[in-house]
Amino acid sequence: MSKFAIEVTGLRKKFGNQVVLNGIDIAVQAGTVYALLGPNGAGKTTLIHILSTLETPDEGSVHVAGYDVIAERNLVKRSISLTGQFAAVDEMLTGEENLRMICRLSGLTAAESRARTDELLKHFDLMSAAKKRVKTYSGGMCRRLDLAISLVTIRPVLFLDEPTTGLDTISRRALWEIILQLKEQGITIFLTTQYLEEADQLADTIAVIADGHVVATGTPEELKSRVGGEVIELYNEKEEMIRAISTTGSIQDIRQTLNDLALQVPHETRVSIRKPSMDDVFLALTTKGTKDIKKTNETKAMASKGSEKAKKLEGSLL
Ligand SMILES: Nc1ncnc2c1ncn2[C@@H]1O[C@H](COP(=O)(O)OP(=O)(O)OP(=O)(O)O)[C@@H](O)[C@H]1O
Repeated sequence: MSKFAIEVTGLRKKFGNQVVLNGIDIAVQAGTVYALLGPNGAGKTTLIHILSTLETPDEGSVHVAGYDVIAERNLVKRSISLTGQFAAVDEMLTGEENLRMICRLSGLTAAESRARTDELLKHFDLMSAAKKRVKTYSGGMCRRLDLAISLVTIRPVLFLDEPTTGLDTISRRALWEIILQLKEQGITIFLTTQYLEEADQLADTIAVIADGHVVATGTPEELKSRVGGEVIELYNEKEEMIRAISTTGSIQDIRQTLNDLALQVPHETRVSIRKPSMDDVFLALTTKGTKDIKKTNETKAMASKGSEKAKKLEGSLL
């Protein structure tokens, strides 16, 4: 495989008259985790479906593991694993039976299937639930089994479409551990997520798509530094955040902002100053966010004049 496990140039896709992907360029280095972020309906699943040969592109060049997704579809299919948004498990079978079935369907002998099933059950912490029907599993167990199934045969590229949606924090973190272990084994992981912290924690590179285009690409740190500055957060007596205001980060700007706020908020209000988070990045880069950030700046300008309208606008940002 070349340096890039996934290479996409000029990808366009529309459904009827709706243009979903309008010239996407992506290059994913082999052995890294690449996270795709975007608002609902931005085309994340469509892109994963094209990369995994479930949909065909209208225009552009798409290579996965060095193979063309149209001309060399079967070679691509043999190079990838995919875990979709909905668990692809048979709920009436046990976890062990599900895994054995997929092992056999993948061409392993009965003995090899037993061994691989045991290995995966152990690795995904499902030994104690192995003989229970999947319909009794929790969401986290189901996701782990789903991931185990997609890893029956180790393939160089793994696609995960919202792997942790709906999981509680502990299950989510357990899955992050597994994903990082897979990366250590040299597998390239391409994932979509709605959780910005997930992208922040896992990804070597993040791409944000909006309106059919990649609007930003970079490491989590690069994207955060692009938003720049510092965010001032105000907390009330109950430790609830009541306002978040972006600043340039300069002493003058922070002092001016705090002076203005001191005139507006109760004296017991507490202040915290932090670096921008992935949430701030996401808001700044997507259409809705651009307006919000603009609103923040307008708000600050008005707030310095003590305007009532400014106070209302600031409130609406939370
Ligand atoms: N097979 C299809 N036929 C027609 N329209 C489709 C099809 N698949 C997706 N779409 C439309 O394409 C757009 C992008 O959908 P997609 O599922 O790729 O977005 P997404 O970014 O994954 O969204 P979400 O975050 O909500 O999962 C949506 O408007 C969707 O309705």
